[in-house]
Amino acid sequence: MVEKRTPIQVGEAVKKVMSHSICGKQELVSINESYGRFLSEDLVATSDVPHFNRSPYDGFAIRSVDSAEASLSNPVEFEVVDHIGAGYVSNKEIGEFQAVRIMTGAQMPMNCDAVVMLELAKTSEKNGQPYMSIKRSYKPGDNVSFAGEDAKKGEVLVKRGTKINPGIQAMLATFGYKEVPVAKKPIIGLFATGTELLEVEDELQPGKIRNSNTHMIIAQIERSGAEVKYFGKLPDDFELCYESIESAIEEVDLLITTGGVSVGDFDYLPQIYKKLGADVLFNKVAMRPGSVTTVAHLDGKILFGLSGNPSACYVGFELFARPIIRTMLNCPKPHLRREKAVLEVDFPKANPFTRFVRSKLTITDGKLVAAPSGVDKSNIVMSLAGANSFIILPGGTRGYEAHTIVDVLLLEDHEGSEWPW
Ligand SMILES: Nc1nc2c(c(=O)[nH]1)N[C@H]1C(S)=C(S)[C@@H](COP(=O)(O)OP(=O)(O)OC[C@H]3O[C@@H](n4cnc5c(N)ncnc54)[C@H](O)[C@@H]3O)O[C@H]1N2
Ligand code: MOO
Ligand SMILES: [Mg+2]
Repeated sequence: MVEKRTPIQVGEAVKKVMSHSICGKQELVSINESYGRFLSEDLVATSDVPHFNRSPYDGFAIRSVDSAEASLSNPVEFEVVDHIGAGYVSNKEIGEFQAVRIMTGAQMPMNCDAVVMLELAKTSEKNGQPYMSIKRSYKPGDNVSFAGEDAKKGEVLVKRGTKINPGIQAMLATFGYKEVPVAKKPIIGLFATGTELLEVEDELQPGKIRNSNTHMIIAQIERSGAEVKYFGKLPDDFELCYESIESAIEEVDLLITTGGVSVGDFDYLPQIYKKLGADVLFNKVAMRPGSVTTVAHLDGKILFGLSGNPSACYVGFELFARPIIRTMLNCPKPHLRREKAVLEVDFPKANPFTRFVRSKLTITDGKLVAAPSGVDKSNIVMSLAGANSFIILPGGTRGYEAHTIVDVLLLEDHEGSEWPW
């Protein structure tokens, strides 16, 4: 008699997995390698930015008080006593009706508190000495970029757990982080099981298929921020699978297998978990695809038995493995981001279980609109290519009509959700 499995709700399954979430480690990496990594500490301003008052224009630095009487009918003339570009500091003491020719980014000379743009000054020369005149007055601070206007020393600018983007790279450089504290990438072990599997380069043979799950999951692991340790594919052979899995667990933080988790005669994962003495958290989830997703816990490590069916495998990874990985990367919102969208087309299929429809989400007239990205069956590969989201269709219905407001989970987003269920 085939074992009868009791399905649990998706949210409950995710909660069970998350209750075993593992604490991540951190490391220092060179700023040149930090793009796309996750900060393991808050990013704090180590100085004011800029740390000196500077000119935001090419022009003349003046004492604004000297410009008080300047007008169209009464130009005021300044003697230009110094000339500096960015990176230079004038050590001249600027007196009444004196100015410094200054370029964008250069430190404001002592006593000067305003900058006249080059275009608004009329230059001249008397006996080899440069002069300039202006026809309007300036207030203290006009055209000055003040110390600390960009950031104040001690300010928390970016929170721990944020993915480093190009702007954060600029900040890190600004504050002198040659080495950046980031979360260590968890090592995710991966096996693909199935006697039917061929390598990518193999010719097709009767009854055999190319192993697509491995390459899909490797990309999903990388998208989640972790590192993959791929152990290869295994035929459906109990002893070989058991030994390979048992020894691989030692080398990784989490272990993913694809295939062999259902009730088939050659689906050995359930027996392998038993022999390993792993605590099976669940082996049936009230969802489609991925109902057979099985997750077990063994000595502080989590074993993800993802379905062999490609779409089920894909969904299982995103719902159950990704949040653990993001937690190890310190993300405060480790789950897929959930939003509301308009269902673009009818979805007539009845839903006994909650369905995660691989979908294409677009912004149309300022609204999120979602449509299936292809055929909605768990053995389908092609619908995955265009998927940037899952439409969540709760179970127990006869289908959904176009224009219904539905929940969607975003696959390419960096924000995430604290808890979307
Ligand atoms: N009697 C029952 N049969 C099945 C049930 C059930 O409840 N009762 N569940 C079905 C569901 S739902 C799914 S999903 C699949 C899950 O099967 P497994 O996870 O055990 O996976 P396999 O049997 O190994 O393979 C399923 C399918 O996927 C193909 N596959 C496997 N690995 C790969 C790979 N790396 N790349 C591409 N495709 C792969 C494999 O050839 C099979 O076609 O079970 C149903 N059956
Ligand atoms: O696990 Mo199966 O994908 O529910 O179709
Ligand atoms: Mg099977």
